[in-house]
Amino acid sequence: MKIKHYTHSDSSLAYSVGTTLDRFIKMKQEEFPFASGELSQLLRDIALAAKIVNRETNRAGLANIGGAFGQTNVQGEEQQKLDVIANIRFTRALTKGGEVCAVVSEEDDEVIDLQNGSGKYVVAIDPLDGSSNIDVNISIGTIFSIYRRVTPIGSPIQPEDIMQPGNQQVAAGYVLYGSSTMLVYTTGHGVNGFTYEPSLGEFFLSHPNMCAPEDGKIYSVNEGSYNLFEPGLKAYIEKCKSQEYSARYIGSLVADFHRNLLKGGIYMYPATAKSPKGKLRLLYEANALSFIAEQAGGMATDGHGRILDIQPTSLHQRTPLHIGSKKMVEEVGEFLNVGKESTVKI
Ligand SMILES: O=P(O)(O)OC[C@H]1O[C@](O)(COP(=O)(O)O)[C@@H](O)[C@@H]1O
Ligand SMILES: [Mg+2]
Ligand SMILES: [Mg+2]
Repeated sequence: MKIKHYTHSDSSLAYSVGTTLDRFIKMKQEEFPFASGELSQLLRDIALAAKIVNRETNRAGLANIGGAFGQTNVQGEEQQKLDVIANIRFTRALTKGGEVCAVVSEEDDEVIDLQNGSGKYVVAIDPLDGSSNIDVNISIGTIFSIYRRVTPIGSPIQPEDIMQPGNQQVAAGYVLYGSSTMLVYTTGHGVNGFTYEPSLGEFFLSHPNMCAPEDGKIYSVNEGSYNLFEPGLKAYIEKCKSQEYSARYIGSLVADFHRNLLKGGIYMYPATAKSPKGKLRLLYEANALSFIAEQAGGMATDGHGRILDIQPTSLHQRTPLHIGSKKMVEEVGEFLNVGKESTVKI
C-alpha cells in the first residue's frame, strides 16, 4: 500500500491565504516564546464581537436595527441604534473575555472600568465608524487600539493606563463591514487582512503582509469644507486636481482608509478655521489606523508631526489626520508647513 507523505513542516503554509484567523493567531503566538496567550485571546474576543456586529449591520435596513437611537453621545453626535448595539456587543465581548481591565469607547463619556483584577490590557474602540452611512447601506467599520496597562495588575486603573501615546500600542486594527467583511490588524509585526466567510462563521487570511503603495493617485477629503481649509491644503488639493488624481470620499474613515491602503492614496481630515483640531478622535480612530499605516509602510501625521507621538490629554480629544501613502503624506506636510499659495493655474 503506497502512502503519500504530506510535508507540514513548511511554516509558510501556516500563513498562506485561506488560513483561519484562529490558526494564524496561534502560529504567530508560537513565534514569541514568552507570549502568555492573553493578547491572542483578546484578538479572538474582538473577532467574535465583529461577527455578531456583522450580522447586525447586514440587517441595518430593518426598523429595529437602523435609524437614530434618540440620544447624543459625549461628542454631541446623535447616536444611531447600531452605534449603541455595536458598543454593547464589543464591551460585552471584552468583559467576558477576561483579558481587559478598562475600555475607552466613542460612545461612553467616561472610561469603562471592567473591575477585572487580572486584566492586563486597555482597549480604545470606535464601535461603529461611519455612522452617517449606516442607513444608506454604505460600508462602515469598527476601529480598535490595544495597550498594556502600565500600573500593576489588580491595582486601581490610573490615568497613565489610559493616556498612552499611540507608539505604545501592542496591537490595533479595524473591521470593515462592506461588500465583504474584513478584519485587518497588526501587533507590530506587519499587517494582515482576513475576510469573513459567513457560511462557515470563520475569518480566513486573504491579505497577508499588506503593504501601502509608497505613492498614489487618490485623495480623500470632504471638499465641502474647502473654503475653511488653510492655503497650503488648498494648494495641495489643486495640485492633485492638476495631476488628475481621483477624488474618492466615502465618508466612512475605515472604508476610505482601507481603499487607499490597497490602492495608494491619502485620506485627510484636516484642521479647519472652524475645527482647529479637525473631527477625528486620537485614542480610538487616529492612533489605530496610524499604527496600521506605519506597519504597512505608509505614514500618518496631524499635518505637522507623527500621530503616534502625540501625548493624549483627554479621552475624546480630536486631531487633524493625514494618512496613507508615505510620499503623499510627506508632500501634504510640505504644502501645509510652507503654507504656499496655489501655484497651479486652473
Ligand atoms: O461627514 P464628514 O464631516 O466628512 O465626516 C466623516 C467622517 O466622520 C466619521 O464618520 C466619524 O466617525 P464616527 O462615525 O465613528 O463618528 C468618519 O468615519 C468619517 O470619515
Ligand atoms: Mg469613527
Ligand atoms: Mg463611531
